Parts: sequence; C-alpha cells; structure tokens
Amino acid sequence: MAVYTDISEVELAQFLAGYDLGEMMSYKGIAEGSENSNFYLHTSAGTYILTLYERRVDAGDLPFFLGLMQHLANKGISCPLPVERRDGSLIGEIAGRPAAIITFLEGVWVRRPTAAHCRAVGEALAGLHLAGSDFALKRDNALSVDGWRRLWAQARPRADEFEPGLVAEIDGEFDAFAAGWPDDLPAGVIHADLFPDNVFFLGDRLSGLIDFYFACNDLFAYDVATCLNAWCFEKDNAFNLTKGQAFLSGYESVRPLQEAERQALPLLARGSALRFTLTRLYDWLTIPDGALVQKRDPNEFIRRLRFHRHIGGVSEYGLGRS
Ligand SMILES: Nc1ncnc2c1ncn2[C@@H]1O[C@H](COP(=O)(O)OP(=O)(O)OP(=O)(O)O)[C@@H](O)[C@H]1O
Ligand SMILES: N[C@@H](CCO)C(=O)O
Repeated sequence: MAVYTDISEVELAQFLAGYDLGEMMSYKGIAEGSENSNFYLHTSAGTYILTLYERRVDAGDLPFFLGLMQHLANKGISCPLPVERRDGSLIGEIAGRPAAIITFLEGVWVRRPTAAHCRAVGEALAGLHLAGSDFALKRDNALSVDGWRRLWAQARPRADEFEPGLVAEIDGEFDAFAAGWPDDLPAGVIHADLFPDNVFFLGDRLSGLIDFYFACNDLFAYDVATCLNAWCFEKDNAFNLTKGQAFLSGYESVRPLQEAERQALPLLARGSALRFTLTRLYDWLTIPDGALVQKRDPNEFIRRLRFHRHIGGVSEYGLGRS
C-alpha cells in the first residue's frame, strides 16, 4: 500500500485548477511504495503521477527533491519531470498535505534483476552523479551517521525483541563508524535509495529512475555501496559476485572510482546496510500489526551488514576482476 491520505474528486478538481492539465478523467491510488501517497492521474493532457508527501518528507526539502528531478531531466536523465503550476511553482496542497504532479514514466521494475540489469543500473547511477554536479541546491543526508544514532536511540530499547543480541551488535557498529567514517571522498548529489523498485526497465533497457525523496549531498561511493546492497544480493541474502562485478563495471564505465573510494567500500556498505536495518527496524517496532503499510524485513540488511563486516577485500565485490 501507499495511500495514507485519500482524496475526493472535488478536492482533486480544485487542486487541478492550479495546473494547465485540462480536464480530469480518472485517478486511482497506487498500492506500491511505502513512504508517500501516490495516485495515477489521467487528464485530457495525458497520464501523470500525483504524490502527497507524508511522514518522512519534510516539506522544506521539496524544492530540493523536485528541483533536482527538473535539473536531471533537463540534462537528459530519464526521471520524472515535475509539472509546473499556473503560478510557476512545483508544489501545491491537497487534503492538508503538500503535493506535486510529476510526469509518468513507462516501464516496470524488475523483481529478479540479472547481471545485465545490474550493469545498466551502475551506468545510470554514475550518469546521475555526473549530471547532478552542477545542481545549485544542497541537502545534507538526514540518514547518515547522526541520523542513524537518532533512529537507534528510538529502536534500541526493544531491538533485542527482534533478535536477541542485536543491541550489543549494533552498538559495536557505531564504534566502528566513530573510528573511521570517511569524509574526504568525492561527493555530490546522490540518490540514496536506488533499489530495484525505483528503477524502471523496458526489457533489458533501463527506462527511468524514480523516487528522489531521499536524495541529498553525500559521498558518491556511499550510493555505490547502497546499490551493491540493493541489487547484488540474492533472496537467500548471499552476495552474487557476478552481479557485483556487472554493477561496478557499469558504474566505472562512466565514472571510474578512485582507489580511496574502492578501499572505503566495505565500511560504506556496512553503514548503508545499517541505515536500511534501522529504518526497517524502526518501522517494524512502531507500525501496528494489521496496518495497511507493507513492513520490510530488517533481517535482510542485518545479514548484509554481517557480510560486509567480514569481507576480506574489495575483490570480493568484483572490483579488479575482469
Ligand atoms: N513517474 C512515475 N511514473 C510511473 N510510475 C510511477 C512514477 N512514480 C511513481 N510511480 C509508481 O508509484 C509507485 C510508488 O512510487 P515511489 O517509489 O516514489 O513511492 P514511495 O512511497 O516514495 O516508495 P518507496 O517505499 O520506494 O520509498 C512506484 O512503484 C510506481 O509504481
Ligand atoms: N528502499 C527502502 C525503503 C525506502 O527507504 C527499503 O528497502 O528499506
């Protein structure tokens, strides 16, 4: 599910009066996604996505997210283009929530990515990093080490209910980050959540990137690490070297990694695995059973975290292998 806020036809008609999108023909809630409320919107001008921004999105960040999509789309990245309102702004309000309309992208997300998909995602991620380099707005990563500490403070008292011993294990992770989290690697605009459900394909061809609502300024290699976690592990949580190699060689075909970025990958991948462990654990502990929201399993990322903690060297990700 992701329709937290329902809207009436009357509310929608009033909202659409702020746009040059012709007559409303139909709209329908979208079940997928977990953060915001999304609707397919058909008007006489075409098909669009209407998003109402919910709990994790700070309205003050919307100019960054929507401006970034506009910037990237203008640079040829296939991502949704926010539709301007009659007054030139990108953000309106419906049902008491900030809301925007963005263009509809063709394609489907792949449930079982192949190495070819992973390679295409690597190329697209590097393309995004380059295209974002001259985007004027800045946004700190609210879900980096300090943000993880805040989430952990809330989840920690009950974390051993999820898995006995988790409190001690995750406390230990924070010690590792305090000792060595890098801050001097190449940085810029990152997507920060480029999971399979945020990448559309038409066959093997990548047709678009969506969901820029965690985008921020941070290390490029952290985004690489997140994609290794999101794309290159199997359903049994085993790392797939062929996919790792395909993803990394796709990325490096557009933007080669510096040696310091390569060497930082195990720690960055641990941090990224912790980030998704913590948001999932927080949701697991706070979303009531029976709520319509789909809860994602923290265990998948606890397992990834353990994998990265014990990795012997970056060749185990497929770097430096031909
Ligand atoms: N521009 C678009 N074109 C086509 N479909 C879209 C577009 N944007 C969103 N969707 C559809 O809406 C769904 C949810 O979108 P999105 O991933 O942005 O939501 P979210 O609530 O932020 O989810 P997440 O849990 O991934 O953060 C997508 O899986 C897709 O089916
Ligand atoms: N992609 C995230 C959800 C949005 O942050 C996850 O799989 O936990």
